[in-house]
Amino acid sequence: MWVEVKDVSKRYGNLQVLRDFNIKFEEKTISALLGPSGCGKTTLLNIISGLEQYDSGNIKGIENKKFSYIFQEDRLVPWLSVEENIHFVLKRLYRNQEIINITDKYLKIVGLEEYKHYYPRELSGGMKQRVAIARAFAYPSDILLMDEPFKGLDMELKTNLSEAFISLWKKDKKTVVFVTHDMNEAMVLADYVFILDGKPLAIKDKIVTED
Ligand SMILES: Nc1ncnc2c1ncn2[C@@H]1O[C@H](COP(=O)(O)OP(=O)(O)OP(=O)(O)O)[C@@H](O)[C@H]1O
Repeated sequence: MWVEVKDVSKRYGNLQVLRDFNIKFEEKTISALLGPSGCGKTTLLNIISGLEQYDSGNIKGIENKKFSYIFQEDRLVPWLSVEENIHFVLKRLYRNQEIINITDKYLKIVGLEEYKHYYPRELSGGMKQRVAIARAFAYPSDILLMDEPFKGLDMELKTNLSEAFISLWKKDKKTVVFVTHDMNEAMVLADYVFILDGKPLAIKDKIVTED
């Protein structure tokens, strides 16, 4: 199965961001999108997730699929603690004890079990991003979209988070599409790296990385 963007067009006023754009993502693989600022990467993720309407074309392979989306900023609920932020997305899916167990499991993997009673304002940027990653994996999604999830973090934290991400992904292989401006990060994390260009969005190159 593939997630397939087929002949999709999208314009904002006079700006044609996508024109008959095509891209395919293989199920249970990790794809990175790299390209200049403003070329349309976020627009593409928003269209795939259903957050943004498009003018024509279609998206295949997303019927009955559940999405997780990690945005550039963490989007935690400020008045909920770390664990409550994760409970929140699970509450309609599982029984109480299961929710607690799943939450604890994912917080442990990202190294935040001791912070589960903290509130987002009491966490650093990197810690908040780790909560967002734990929440995205705790939710039983098929497709995970991430928009520069490690942006603005120092090298050490980036490495730690990348490792946490890979260990989560190996346990639960979602179809992942993520945006980055960091070629090294793309090569380390992704199976496929798409080099994009804009006005309108186009694929310049597709790199298959080695494991
Ligand atoms: N809601 C909107 N209304 C009008 N124009 C928009 C809107 N959203 C995005 N755009 C324009 O569409 C183009 C693509 O934006 P997008 O955010 O998808 O780029 P990007 O590749 O993700 O950029 P960056 O790497 O800087 O995050 C930009 O020129 C932007 O100004």
